[in-house]
Amino acid sequence: MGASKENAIRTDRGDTPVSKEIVSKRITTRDIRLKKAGEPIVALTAYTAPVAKLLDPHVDMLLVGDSLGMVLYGMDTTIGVTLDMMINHALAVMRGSQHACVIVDLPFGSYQESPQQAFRNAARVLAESGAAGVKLEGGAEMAETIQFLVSRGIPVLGHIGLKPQAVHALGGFRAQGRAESEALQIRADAQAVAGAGAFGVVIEGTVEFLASAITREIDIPTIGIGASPACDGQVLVTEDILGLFGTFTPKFVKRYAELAGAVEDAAGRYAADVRARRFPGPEHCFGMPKPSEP
Ligand SMILES: Nc1nc(=O)c2c([nH]1)NC[C@@H]1CN(c3ccc(C(=O)N[C@@H](CCC(=O)O)C(=O)O)cc3)CN21
Ligand SMILES: CC(C)C(=O)C(=O)O
Ligand SMILES: [Mg+2]
Repeated sequence: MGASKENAIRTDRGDTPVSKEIVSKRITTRDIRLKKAGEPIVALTAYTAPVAKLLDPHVDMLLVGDSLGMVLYGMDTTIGVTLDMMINHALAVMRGSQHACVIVDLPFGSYQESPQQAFRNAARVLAESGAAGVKLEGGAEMAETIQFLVSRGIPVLGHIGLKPQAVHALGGFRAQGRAESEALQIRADAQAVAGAGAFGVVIEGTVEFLASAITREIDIPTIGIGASPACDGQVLVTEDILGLFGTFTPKFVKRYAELAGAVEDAAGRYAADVRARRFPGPEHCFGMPKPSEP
């Protein structure tokens, strides 16, 4: 059989049938970069194909965050997340989306050792998942690594302020930038990340005035989480806004749904139906005679 053209679609520029992948136009890291001081950048985390599919029409960026270690796998921190976990979830999110720019967290231990280690692992993420770029935590100390990746074709999103992968060094998940010395360091981190060529930077868990000042001071978009309304964009963990993560709720989370209750209710009603033999009914069975048939 010849190659089927049934899945091919035509462009508006001519009659050459091309694959859906070539035509579908995702938001690029360059588009994100150009949103500095424009329309706010909307980002959410996604870890799976079905959730990515639901979020994709609404967001500019889907972040495959290493928070998945805590949200999906029940870990206490993100320290134990592996590169293979990130690649598998990134592939799922790519399969479930067609519009958003998909960015993947490099997990703890996969990039801190050297620019070479970071390139090797970031290249695996891009090659094996098809995602557009990576995010890595760190400021001035990661500038050389960011420059190494960017100069070799790997778009990088920075991440400064509260760096969850440094939880043991920070002494917990605590807001950053209150002390003057801390504020100066975070300001310098922002400048270093921007200077190294990152297309944007996440500012997490940082006092508002500082996140706002940094947004004015650097020429790449800032994406806040527990930062400032002045940031060029915002990101949150999807399960947090849906009420699906019950372990803790950071102050910076706004709840847009309470899905945990809906899940508990559905599970409870299903359990009661099974125990009462109300489920499955004839409509859920194959080849069972209808009650009216002999
Ligand atoms: N579900 C989820 N949401 C997140 O936002 C998130 C993760 N997981 N995992 C990775 C990091 C960890 N994050 C966290 C975790 C805890 C707090 C928290 O409990 N903060 C308290 C105390 C703040 C302080 O003492 O300064 C708060 O009230 O917000 C904040 C951010 C943010 N990230
Ligand atoms: C919340 C974002 C910024 C993140 O790094 C994550 O989800 O892991
Ligand atoms: Mg992360």
